[in-house]
Amino acid sequence: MKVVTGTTMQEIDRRTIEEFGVPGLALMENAGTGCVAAITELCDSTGRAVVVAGKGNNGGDGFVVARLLRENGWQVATFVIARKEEIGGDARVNLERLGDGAVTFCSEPGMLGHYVAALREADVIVDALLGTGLRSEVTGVYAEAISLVNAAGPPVLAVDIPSGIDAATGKVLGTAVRADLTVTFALAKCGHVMYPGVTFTGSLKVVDIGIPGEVTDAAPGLEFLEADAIRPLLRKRERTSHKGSFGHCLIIAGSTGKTGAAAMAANSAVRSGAGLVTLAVPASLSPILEAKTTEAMTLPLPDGDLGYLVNADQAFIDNALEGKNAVAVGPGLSLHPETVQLVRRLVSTVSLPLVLDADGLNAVAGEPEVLLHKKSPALILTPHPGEMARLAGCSVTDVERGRTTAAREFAEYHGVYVILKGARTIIAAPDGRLAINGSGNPGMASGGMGDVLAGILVALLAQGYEPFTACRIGVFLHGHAADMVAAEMGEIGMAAVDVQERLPYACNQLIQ
Ligand SMILES: NC(=O)C1=CN([C@@H]2O[C@H](COP(=O)(O)OP(=O)(O)OC[C@H]3O[C@@H](n4cnc5c(N)ncnc54)[C@H](O)[C@@H]3O)[C@@H](O)[C@H]2O)[C@H](O)CC1
Ligand SMILES: [K+]
Repeated sequence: MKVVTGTTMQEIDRRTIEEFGVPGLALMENAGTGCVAAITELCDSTGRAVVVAGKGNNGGDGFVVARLLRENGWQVATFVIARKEEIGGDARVNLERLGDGAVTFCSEPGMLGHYVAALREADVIVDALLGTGLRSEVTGVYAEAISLVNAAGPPVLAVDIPSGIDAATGKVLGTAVRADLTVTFALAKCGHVMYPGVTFTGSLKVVDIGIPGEVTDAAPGLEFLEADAIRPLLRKRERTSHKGSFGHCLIIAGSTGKTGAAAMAANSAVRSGAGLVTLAVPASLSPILEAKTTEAMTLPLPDGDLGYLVNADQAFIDNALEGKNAVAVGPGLSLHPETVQLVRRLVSTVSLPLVLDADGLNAVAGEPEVLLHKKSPALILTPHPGEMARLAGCSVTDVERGRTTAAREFAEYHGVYVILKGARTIIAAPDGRLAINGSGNPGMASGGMGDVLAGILVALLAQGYEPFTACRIGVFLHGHAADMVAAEMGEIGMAAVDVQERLPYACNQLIQ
């Protein structure tokens, strides 16, 4: 599904009202109606509802909810965390429709605290404090209202988005409502599916409020990757297929002490459907890798018996690249200066789809402009936040503060694909396309998971998937396989090889 930022949603609103003549009041009425339908579903009979409203249109939605619930036989108490004169526009119209007597204004600190009993005795609390208009840290009476709502006990329905959650990033701005259910309008927001926002959202319901499809279709957004989004991307196999039909990928990896990374990348490529896999490793380590892999072929590269790749003659590289469809460079490579030089040379000479992972990324981080001279038509980088920070020359905090922006800006500037790993991995294409991955779990926080992903990606590229598709399938499949493992063994002690071995089952579950 497509997810959008709050700013984009407000532009959708504007276009709907100004270009398509749909009154804002109608949108607000439909928004409130959608919330009431969800409340009716949540609570099997009428009862007592408390609406806690802010001064903007999120509050306006809340007033519509209060009026409609009352018309449906509910006892409703509405508390407004603002002064009446602060409320205008469509929200004011609906405040008036509700009638003064039905509303208690609690604009000063401590005032809402006098009504804790009403909050505790409610059958449902409606959070209509802040929506996509949230602009800064929540403090003062709004923060007080949020903590009272969170402490009250009854189920909480958040209007549009839990108050305090940034619709663009999912970050908590100071404090946020923990909702059991969130009813949002027309399109889900990034903040609903990104951490920590997703844990505050509860279950999410997207309701139609009469915004024309051509407006939502035209709006810029990110693709949230779920099984239904990936299923149609996976190609079934022709009965007449043979191993040549599924490409031959080359993985350049490994150094003393890090032979496991090379093996997991190669074995994961096998498990992701590559026709042939060749693993190029430092010659002195080749016997080890011969033992750690079976289906993958190993190719010893000169290492002067050092246990890491040196800046080999181009002839060795050309020979390794011969007949291949895709290349991955990096798992366990090490950062010896000669290896770093080799990686940078590969970036500027390899004209095949190329995955740069782990030490391959760190080799480039010292000189990211080498990416501007890349030869590959499809260069995919797979940084975790620390590697992203080194590549972008900023701090991890900077990266994590705006993951989507960090990935998108780096991808567009350098003309590369960026897979920024983490809870809700971000995928950014050089042309601006963006995706957020919905699979995966904390069991993946262990060594080797990145090597598995690198093997998946290079195998998909070798099979001819276009790069953004390979990124989306690969990242989702990686997390989906890990979810299958977690379902069986839990999230503690899950090993990368467990995920590697579950890849075919995960793929099979999707392709049906
Ligand atoms: N098409 C739609 O999605 C529709 C959405 N609706 C609802 O409208 C809100 C957005 O309304 P808006 O007035 O722009 O802002 P909010 O109500 O979210 O915020 C109110 C107001 O609060 C101020 N504010 C901002 N940050 C803070 C803060 N940290 N602390 C205190 N106050 C803050 C700021 O002045 C805001 O204007 C959307 O979420 C939907 O619920 C329409 O009703 C129907 C169509
Ligand atoms: K809200």
